[in-house]
Amino acid sequence: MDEHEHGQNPHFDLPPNVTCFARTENAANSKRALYLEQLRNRELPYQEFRKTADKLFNRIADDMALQSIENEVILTPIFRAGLSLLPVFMQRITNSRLCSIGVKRNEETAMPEPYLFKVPPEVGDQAKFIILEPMIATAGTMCYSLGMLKQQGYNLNNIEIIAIFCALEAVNRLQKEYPEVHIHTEVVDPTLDDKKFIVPGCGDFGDRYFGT
Ligand SMILES: O=P(O)(O)OC[C@H]1O[C@H](OP(=O)(O)OP(=O)(O)O)[C@H](O)[C@@H]1O
Ligand SMILES: O=c1cc[nH]c(=O)[nH]1
Repeated sequence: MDEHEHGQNPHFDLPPNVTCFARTENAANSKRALYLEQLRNRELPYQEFRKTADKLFNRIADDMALQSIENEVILTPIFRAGLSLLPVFMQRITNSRLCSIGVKRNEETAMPEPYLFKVPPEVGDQAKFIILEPMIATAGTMCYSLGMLKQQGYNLNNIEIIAIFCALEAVNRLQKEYPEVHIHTEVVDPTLDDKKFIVPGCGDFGDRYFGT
């Protein structure tokens, strides 16, 4: 049986700024790993995909020490797929505020095409940005987003990413270009296909979650 069916990774090394749940001891027989594997099933209808993704997000939030974050939190979903994670995290961090980043990946070239960037007013120096983005494939979208935050003068050390599926290529690129930024992901998959989709991945997360 393929290793991915158990939510495990092949044994490539990961950069130090990545925490990958599938590689932790807790992954064995965990609900998180089970939900992740269910999301890989392309036959799952969108209602089930959404339900399963929401259960996974709740488990992730349960396992993070969100209540103990002392800094102001700016939740930063990357539209559109990142919006799927927003309700769970907003419910848990009730005084968080929203930074909106809109980027559409060009379907032919896979290059990021930004259309929205809006930070709330008067963000303090110590504010923690939590970027919500289920899929990091080439990392083009993420590098654009981090570049915008850096350009606005925000401290990269105060930025964390919550992802679900990352490609190895993406985490290596992020380590090179933004080593200060920590990535929490459920899994790191080994490759991209010729359309720059994560393999094995789960297909188009946004389309599957929103039923489009
Ligand atoms: O790492 P990258 O190669 O940049 O790819 C990842 C991006 O692609 C997807 O978004 P997409 O633009 O397809 O839009 P969606 O969120 O509306 O589905 C995904 O949600 C990421 O934002
Ligand atoms: O595999 C991928 C790559 C980009 N966006 C997705 O939704 N899935």
